[in-house]
Order: sequence, then C-alpha cells, then structure tokens
Amino acid sequence: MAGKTSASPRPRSGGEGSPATPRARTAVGKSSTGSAKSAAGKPAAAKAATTKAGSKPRTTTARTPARATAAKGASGRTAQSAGARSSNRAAATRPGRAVAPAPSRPSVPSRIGRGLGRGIGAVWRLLAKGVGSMVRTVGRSAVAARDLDAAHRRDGLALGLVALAVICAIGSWFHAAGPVGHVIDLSVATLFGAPGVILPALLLAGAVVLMRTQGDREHRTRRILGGLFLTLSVTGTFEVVHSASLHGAADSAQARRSAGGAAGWLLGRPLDAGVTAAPAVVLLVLLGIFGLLLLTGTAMRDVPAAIRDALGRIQGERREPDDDQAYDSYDDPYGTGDEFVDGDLADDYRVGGSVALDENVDLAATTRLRRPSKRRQAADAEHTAAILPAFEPVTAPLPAAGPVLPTDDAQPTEVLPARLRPRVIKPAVEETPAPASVAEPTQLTLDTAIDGTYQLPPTSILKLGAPPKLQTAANNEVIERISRVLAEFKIDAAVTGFTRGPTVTRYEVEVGPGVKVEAITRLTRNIAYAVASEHVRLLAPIPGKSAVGIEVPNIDREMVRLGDVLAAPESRKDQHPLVIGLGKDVEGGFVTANLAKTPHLLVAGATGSGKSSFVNSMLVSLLQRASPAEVRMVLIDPKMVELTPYEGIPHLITPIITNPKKAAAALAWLVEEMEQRYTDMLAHGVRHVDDFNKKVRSGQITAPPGSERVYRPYPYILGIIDELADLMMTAPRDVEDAIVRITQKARAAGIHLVLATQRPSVDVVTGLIKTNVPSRLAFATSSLTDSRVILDQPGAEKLSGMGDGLYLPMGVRNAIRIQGAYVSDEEIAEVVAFAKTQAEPEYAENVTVPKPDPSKNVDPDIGGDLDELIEAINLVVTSQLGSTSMLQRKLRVGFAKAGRLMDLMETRGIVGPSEGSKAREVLVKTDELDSILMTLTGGTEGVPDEI
Ligand SMILES: Nc1ncnc2c1ncn2[C@@H]1O[C@H](COP(=O)(O)OP(=O)(O)OP(=O)(O)O)[C@@H](O)[C@H]1O
Repeated sequence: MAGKTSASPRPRSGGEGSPATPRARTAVGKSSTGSAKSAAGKPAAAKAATTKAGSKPRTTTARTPARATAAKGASGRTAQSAGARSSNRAAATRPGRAVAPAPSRPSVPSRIGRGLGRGIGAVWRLLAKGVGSMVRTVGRSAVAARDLDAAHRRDGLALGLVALAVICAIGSWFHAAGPVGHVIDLSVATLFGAPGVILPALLLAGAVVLMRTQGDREHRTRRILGGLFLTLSVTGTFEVVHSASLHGAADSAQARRSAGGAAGWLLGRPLDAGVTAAPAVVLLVLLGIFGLLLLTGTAMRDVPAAIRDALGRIQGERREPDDDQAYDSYDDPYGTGDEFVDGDLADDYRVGGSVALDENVDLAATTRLRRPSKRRQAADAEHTAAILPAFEPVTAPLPAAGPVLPTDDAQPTEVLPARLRPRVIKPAVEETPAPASVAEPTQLTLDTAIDGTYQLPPTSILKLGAPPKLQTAANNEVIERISRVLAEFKIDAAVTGFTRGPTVTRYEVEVGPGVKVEAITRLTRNIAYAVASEHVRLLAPIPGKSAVGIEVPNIDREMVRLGDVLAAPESRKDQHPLVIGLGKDVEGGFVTANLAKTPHLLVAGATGSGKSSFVNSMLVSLLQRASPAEVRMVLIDPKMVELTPYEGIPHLITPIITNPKKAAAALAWLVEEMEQRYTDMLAHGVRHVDDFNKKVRSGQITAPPGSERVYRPYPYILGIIDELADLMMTAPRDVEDAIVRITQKARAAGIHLVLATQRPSVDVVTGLIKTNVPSRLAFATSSLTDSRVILDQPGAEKLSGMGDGLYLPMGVRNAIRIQGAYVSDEEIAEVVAFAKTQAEPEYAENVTVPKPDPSKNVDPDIGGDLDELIEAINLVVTSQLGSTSMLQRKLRVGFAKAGRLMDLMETRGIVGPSEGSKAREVLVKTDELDSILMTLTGGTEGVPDEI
C-alpha cells in the first residue's frame, strides 16, 4: 500500500526517555508480588527485602520489559513474559541480598578485585552508552532520510543506476574499467552469462523509468517477480541452447559464462535434464511471456487491445468517440448484475491499490478516446493554425463574456492559448437529422449529432500535486502522544504501525492478550485531547486486521489534486466515460467511482465540508473523459451560483436549471426519457442501453421500415442536483416521485442521478429516496444524526472538513475514508472553455415545461375526460360559441359526450345554462383561458419560461 509504513514507534514508545509503557508497569506490579512471595517463607527477612527492593530494582524491572518491548516488537505476550522473566530474576536476587549476613571486612585482594570489577563495569557502561547513542543517531538519520522528498530519493537511486550502467558498460563492452570494471564484468557474466551483456542498457532503462515516474509500491512485487521470471527464462534458454549446440552441458565456469550463467544454470539445467532441450525451451519461453505480462501489468486477454493501441499510437491514429468499436470489448456489467455483495469489497474501489472497480469489466481493452501525444497535438495545432488563418490572433478587444468560440458562422475574436487549441477545428455542430415523426415514439431530441470531431481537453490543464509523504515528524509526535495515553491508563497496548493518507493518518494499535478492545475505544476523548484534535475517529477493528485504528487528522495535510487522480495509471486504464476521480484513501491509494455502477449517488455534508469541490471534481472528470455523444447532463442548481461556470458546455441537455418548479419538470422529463428507452430496448429484446447501443452501432438494430426515426446510440444521462433541499421544499411530492421512479429503474436505461445536499434531514433525504439511492458520499456533517441519515452509521460528524469524506459505495458495509480531489477555479474555467470550443450545446425541447398530469388534482367528475375537456374549452372560449353540435363536429365525439363536456363547462362557469336549441352563452373571455386551464390541470399550466 502506498502510504503504509511500518512504524518504528514501538521501540520509541517503550524506549528510554518516554514514560514507562503499560507493559513496564504491568511488570513492576509483578515484580513486587514476586518479591513478596519469595520472601513469604522467611518472615524475618521479608520486610527488609521488600524495603530494600524498593528503589533500585524497581527501576531495573521497569526498564527490562521496555527493552523487551523494543527488541521484540509487537506481541504483548512477549513483553509480558520478558517482564515476568526479569521480575523472577529480581525476585531471585533480592531475597539473597536481604538475608545475607552482614559482610565481614573484605580482604585487600577482594577489595582490589571489586574495584577492578567496578572500573570494568564503568568502562563497559560508558562503551554501551556510546554505542547506544551512536545507533540512535544513525537511526534518527535514517528516519530523517525517509523524510526526504520521494522524488529526490528516486532521483538518487536512478543516478546510482546510471553510474552502475556506465561502469558495467565500460567493463563488459570495452573491458576498460580497471580492476573494479573487471570484477563487475566477471560477476555479471558469472551470474547472467551471455545475456548479461545487455545489463547496462537495462540499468539505464531502469534509471529513466525511476526518473520519469512516481513510486508505485503497490505493483513493486509484481514487477520484481516479472523481472525475475524474465531473467530466468532468457538465461535458462541460453543455457539450454548452448548445451544443445555443444551436445553437453557447460560444465566449466568459463563455459557457463558464455551460456546462461548461474541464473540460466539454475533453471535451464534441471529442465534440460528432465524434459530434453526442445520442450525445455518451450517451457522457458512460456515463463518469459508470463514474466513479461507481470512486468507490464497486462493480462493475456488485454494483449490484442494493447497491440492495437500501440499500433494506433505509432500510426498517430485516434479512434473517434463514435467508432463502432468503442465499447466492443466492454462487457456489460449490468445485465449480469453487480459483484458488490460484500462489505469487504471496499478495496475494489481503490484504484491506486491495484483493484480498479469490477474485475469483470474489461474496460482496459477499450481503446476509445485516447488522446494524441503532446507532440502530435502540438503538430496539429500548428497545422490548424496554418490552414485556418481565422485562428490567428486578432487585436479586437476581448468580449466581456469570455472567449467567443469558433463555429461555422462565427469568427473567433479571441485566440485560446496554444495548449488549449483544439486539434481539429470543424463545424461545432454537425448537421442534425430530420426530426422524428410526431406520431411515433421519438428518441426525444437527444440525438448524438455531436460526435467524431469532438476533442477532449488536454490532461495538461489539470495541475499535479506534490508527491505524498510517507512519514513526517508530526506522525512521530502523535505516536508518542498516543503511547503516552495508553501508558497513563495502564492499557497493555502499543502503536505498531501507521498508514499516512493525505488528510489523516491511521495509527494501528495492537492490544495485549486479555485486554478488551473497549479499553481503547473508551479512551477516544483522551486520545483526542492528547493529540489536540476533536476529529479523532476510531475503527475497532480496522477491517481485515487484528488492530484498532485511530485516525488522527494530519496537521501537515496534503492536497489531493484531481490531475493526480485522473493521471493514475489505473484511472487511465478504465476508459468508461462515467468514471470520475474521487480522491485518495487513508492508505494513499487513488479512489475513483464509476457513476454507471454507483448507480445513483447521494452526497451530503455541512457547509464548507467540500461538497461543492466534489461536484466540481466530478464535472471536470466527466468533461475530461467524455464527449457529449457519450454523456449528457441535466444540471439543477437551485442555489444559482454553484454550477454557473458550466453554463454552455456541450454536454447539457438543457440550460442549467435554477427554478425548482422547472427542476421538477426536468425530472419528469427524465422519467419519460427512461420510459422511451425502455420501450426501445423491449422492442429489440435487449436489457441494457449498452447492449442497445452496441447493436445500433453494428447495424443489428435499425428503425422499422417506413419510420422516420434514425436510431443512434443513446448517451448516458447524468442528472445532478446541487441542493436537493431546495427542491424538496418547493415540490416535495413531485420531486420525490420522480427521483424514486428514476432511481428504481433508470440504471439499465443509462440514466443516473447524483443528489447533493447540505441538509441531510429526514424530510429532505426521505426514506424512499434513501432506499433507492444506494451509494453515499458523506463529507463532514454537523451532527451524528446527519451522519446516520446519510450513511446509516456514525463517523461523518468526526470528519475534519475541506474534502475529508466517507465513501460508501453500493453493497459495501464499511465506508472508505477519502480525501476528496481538488480542482481550482482556473482549471475549471480552462476545461470548460476548451469543451465549449469543441461544440455548442444542443438543447432538447420542452425539458423544463411542466406536463399536465391527468391524475393530479383533477376533479373526480372530469375523470378521464380531461384532455377532451381542455380541447372543448379551448374551442368554446376562442370561438365564443357554446354549441354542442360544434363540439360534436370538431372533436368527433357523439352527442352524449359533447353534452357531458358542455355540462362540465357549465359547472365551472365557463358557459351558461342550456337554452334549448340555442347555443349557450360563453361566460369567460379569451384572455382568461390560461388561468382556467391552469386551475383545471392543478397548477401545472402557465409556469413562466424564465424565472
Ligand atoms: N478536496 C479538497 N481539498 C482541499 N481543500 C478543499 C477540498 N474541498 C474543499 N476544500 C476547501 O474547503 C472550502 C469549502 O469547500 P466547499 O465550498 O466545497 O464546501 P461546501 O461543502 O460546498 O460548502 P458550501 O455548501 O457552503 O458551498 C473550499 O474553499 C476549499 O478551500
């Protein structure tokens, strides 16, 4: 684990200079008892023995277990037995001293002997002290060296490798490095045989990798194993081939140096002897392939995609977002159901930790949306500038509203910085297809016309943070303080390690045998007091470990930048467009979330907790990774300020919604879109929108003959509500209904919701909403109750704010503590500006227009006739003619129905009573029509378009 550090605290906590450890105190108690017992048989001497043993021996016994603790490390049993042993020793000597007769005056030689003994003892103590202090100094320097910047440590190592490579090369290739070079040459040849000649090149390559990458402890073992297997394979093959060509094994040391060396001999020889040369070579080649896979972290199934990818990169080709192959290798995770069945799968969400989401989803093979290399981007930008003079700088004053973006008919008046220029400048919006027929189901207006030419923003926009620290002086200080508390309360427990995250460090405390874990949890307040932080959180135990976790905020906290999270190899490997960067966990692993799998997320936290920062990170992640053809969004921002920077991004289905009533209408629209998608999927026998899209792309699904519809892949839709409370205050029933309907079924239709609130009370996050929104992200809450509302467990009230969060993905029992990723306003502005240069938003119609709900507030006497009644009122009022036969004719209804509609109008004061064969009097004017219809439909008519 990246941040996992095996602490040296135990020696420190129990060492000299620190207060006596609990174990030491336990040992002191035993010592006294032991003395008393030993003396029991000799009452006369007992008192003297106890008194004499009072001072000096106590110090000794107090120290002895402490040293035992330092030497043995973790086990309480070890410490105790050491304590017991020393007590026994003390007990054994004290009675002896106590009952000894008063010594007669010693003889001269014995006095000399004793003096000599004292002198030697003094010298010995002095020596021991000197050596001890030297060891401590070296130890302190080692710890200080660990505080060195990781990048510097890696650079130092890399330069060391370069030096070794140079000496090796001069020694092996030119035989000219003097005696040292000769020894190195001989050693390399002895170890690796003939293949050893490439060692200098490998060392250089290693140095370059060290200098260009960040440390990755997680994969170190895999890589070392891979390298080992590869070495054994190559040298073994040399050994086998060499001995086959000589018709016998290379037996002399000289001959072995020309073959596979000691390494080759180790595996090649037994294989050759056991299965003969040819099969041995096959086995060794297979081992080599395995080694290569391990070294590169590639699974066999990913090899074709990796080769395609590499070839594509060599040829400089870029797959277009709408490429038919996009997602071809993406197995639908939804149809088969999720894997998240156990709380212990929390690790699946840590990408820095090696597991990147669901192993079943072969997203790595998906090669879509890869960005061209920086060199290529630069070349393209130059090319673009050359062929499009309109993109050259102009001296016109900048418009106040920011850059005017290049479109077909608008000339740019401002030039974006070179690094932000799009690679290809094409018409922002492609020609839209013919509108769908009104009579048949439409795909609403979410056609995916924005496609091929869309370029994702360059990753260079997002800044990278400083490399993480593994241990600092602050950590050592906290260990001291925790140890002190444990000692003061006489708890037989010790800090045995810790893992430092960006915001908090989790200190691991192991308790001695027979000590209740509650003994530590009861001390939460005392520990909080000792470390001077009110945000101490205890995990008893740490999931999967026999240790209690004490999470203490770092006073030297580190910022996690979104750029780092998205640049993590595992995040890049997962090409799903709905993957967002969340942050880092306590162990320093990067955490991402796939919104398609959450599948709906509730985010809550008090003001200032980092909720808005999360929403920004989420949106920027999406803009960085997804084109509008893949992901469209409905942004609802009743607070009117939070999401404003994103106004005008091409991913929007409708302008950012700030009016709660319109927000309710937009949610209803999402429900309709969902139903529409279900209808399409049902008609073609597919269970998930991914399958539908795949079939549309491959041409397996086309619109029925004669239809005016054109099937296009459905983009994912993300509905983001930044302040659910405001919506729930305005239209609780509508909003809750819509959210529940969407969250219950929209997952398979590719529609997902993210609901954020700073007021996680039960009237905002209702039971129904909670049941249907399975994934939760809690930032610091103001109360335990709020924490329970969001997470169904305490913990969020102990968070320290500023992005410190608890993530509880669907199906996971234990929340993962994360430090949310941060993205600055400048980065947001640049990413948004770039996205806007690529395309203009294509807004769908009527998203925010409230639809009349026939079942809502309709008088019982109208029943199912509401639509016809509305039409009838329209006819009668606009023509000012209360004629039943006119209704019969125009509405194509029978006499009875027309008469009933007329009676309904009479009871509502729209027309007067029947006057025989004459037309009825119309009692309302045309300009009152809207308000009448509004009353009739229960208030859903007549909402103004703009707020
Ligand atoms: N992930 C983070 N990393 C570093 N600092 C952060 C992070 N998230 C938030 N902060 C800091 O905390 C401050 C408040 O964060 P933010 O505005 O996101 O809180 P909020 O919960 O949305 O509050 P409000 O609801 O009042 O807007 C920010 O100005 C920023 O300085």
